[in-house]
Amino acid sequence: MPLSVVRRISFCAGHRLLGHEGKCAGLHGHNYVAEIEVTADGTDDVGRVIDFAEVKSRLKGWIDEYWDHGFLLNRDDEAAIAAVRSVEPTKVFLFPGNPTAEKMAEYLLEEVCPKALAPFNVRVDKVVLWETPDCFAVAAKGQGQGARG
Ligand SMILES: Nc1nc2c(c(=O)[nH]1)N=C([C@H](O)[C@H](O)COP(=O)(O)OP(=O)(O)OP(=O)(O)O)CN2
Repeated sequence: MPLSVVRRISFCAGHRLLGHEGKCAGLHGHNYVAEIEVTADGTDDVGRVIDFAEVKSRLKGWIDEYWDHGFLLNRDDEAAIAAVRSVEPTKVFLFPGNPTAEKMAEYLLEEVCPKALAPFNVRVDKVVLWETPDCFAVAAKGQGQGARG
């Protein structure tokens, strides 16, 4: 039977949304929370899908290194990239598109989780990314593709 565990990872980062019609076109930041759902078709001898500490060290480790206290910027956003890089110390993560909650959740699901958890016999089918206490996005496998892909 499939069993899942969820690890919550908090971090803060700055960003802006290129082309946004309102205030999110300006540089600003959020206290994000990522919820990573890890699934396996059973447990190990100890009764775990995976140890919570492994999820923390591998995924919080990646987020701490690349996103936490950094700026997530659209790789086409030359002005913001130059502005942030003009201030030392600087930490910039270039994103393939706008760093919306949806795209950040998708990036964790598709790019980060499979590599970070590769040594374990588990899969990540769902990532929830909270941008504010009231707004979150969900990236999940096994659900129909929307018209915009
Ligand atoms: N579908 C999405 N919509 C928006 C995203 C996003 O990632 N996905 N992001 C933003 C901005 O980053 C913005 O900071 C959050 O928007 P907003 O809801 O306006 O923020 P608040 O709730 O803090 O606004 P208040 O006016 O202070 O209540 C925009 N949209």
